Amino acid sequence: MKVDGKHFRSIWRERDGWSVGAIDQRRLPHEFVIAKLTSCEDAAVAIRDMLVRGAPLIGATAAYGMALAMREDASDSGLKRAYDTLVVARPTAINLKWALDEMRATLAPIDPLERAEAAYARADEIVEQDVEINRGIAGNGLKLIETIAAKKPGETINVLTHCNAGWLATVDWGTATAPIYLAHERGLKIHVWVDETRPRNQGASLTAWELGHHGVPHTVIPDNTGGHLMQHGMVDLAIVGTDRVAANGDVCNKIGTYLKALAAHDNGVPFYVALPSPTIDFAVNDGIRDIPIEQRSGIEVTDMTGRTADGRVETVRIVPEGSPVANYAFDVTPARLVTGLITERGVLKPDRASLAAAFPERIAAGAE
Ligand SMILES: CSC[C@H]1O[C@H](OP(=O)(O)O)[C@H](O)[C@@H]1O
Repeated sequence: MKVDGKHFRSIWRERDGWSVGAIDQRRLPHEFVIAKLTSCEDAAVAIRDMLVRGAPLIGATAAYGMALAMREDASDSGLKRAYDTLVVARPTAINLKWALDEMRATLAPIDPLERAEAAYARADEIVEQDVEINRGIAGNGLKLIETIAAKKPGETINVLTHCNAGWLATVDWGTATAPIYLAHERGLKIHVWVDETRPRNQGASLTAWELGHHGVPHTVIPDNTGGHLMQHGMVDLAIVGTDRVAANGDVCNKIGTYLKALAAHDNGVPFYVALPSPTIDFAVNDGIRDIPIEQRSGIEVTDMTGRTADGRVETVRIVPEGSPVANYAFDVTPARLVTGLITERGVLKPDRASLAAAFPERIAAGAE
């Protein structure tokens, strides 16, 4: 989407035809820095250290990581080494394994001499597919926003979102933000309540940054505010992203999503989850029991980074030395709290039958 009027994607193949450019999301919102990935290891570290993050973007980065790997060593052992290096970079977003399985299915059967070119071609396809899918999510989500707008003509539609499921979490458009961007571009009066999303503050640092640069009205709120807003009729609907949807419709997303879903359910606020079909995992039948929840370094809880009054970017400690911390990066919202799943093929009920009917091809993948 736009950054100071110029269109950007979150990741791209550079003009040299082989290296990969990506926005270093660890530096936002204070610095706009472009990173250059030139090896499979660079791609793995970028995912692990969250230079890039967001389920679809993690998948796209892994796809280019495989292409970078094939430049280095296109042998069968090189292919296996690249897959094994990338697949463990982060455990929760299923898009990582989905992308790597897609790349391996393309590369394993062909001559190693052809693998590098084929890898870049398939990675480019995955990138373009993500953009097209998100455009589909935008259109299907827009219908929900328009339905609400028709009931309150002339008034602003207030959407709450958690973490960053914006264009920075994908290649472009985002998932949860895709309907928001489209509604804004169609002239609907829309405003976004942006959960700051502790501890990494993807909402405050990334969602607010991208909405602001695209001109979408928004307000950053502490994570604990959403329930109050919902109690007072200040939220028309919630739209969040997801890192993995189980076959039973359970939704894994950034920590804190479950609490927002509970507040929405208690106040009759529609709670939607936007996702591209690669995020569906038919191999998991019970999300709460079986989706692996990443635990990240406690430093993300004890320390905060920001800009000082004189413009320096500094990191400070906010937790007493010696106080233990826990940093669960995701939680799982049970399907019963989800109003609907906004996908590229329509808005679905959060259940196996609806997911299977819309995406039969994902069932086969889940059975592998
Ligand atoms: C469109 S997927 C976005 C999803 O990914 C985020 O996690 P992280 O920033 O740790 O990669 C968060 O769960 C978002 O909802």
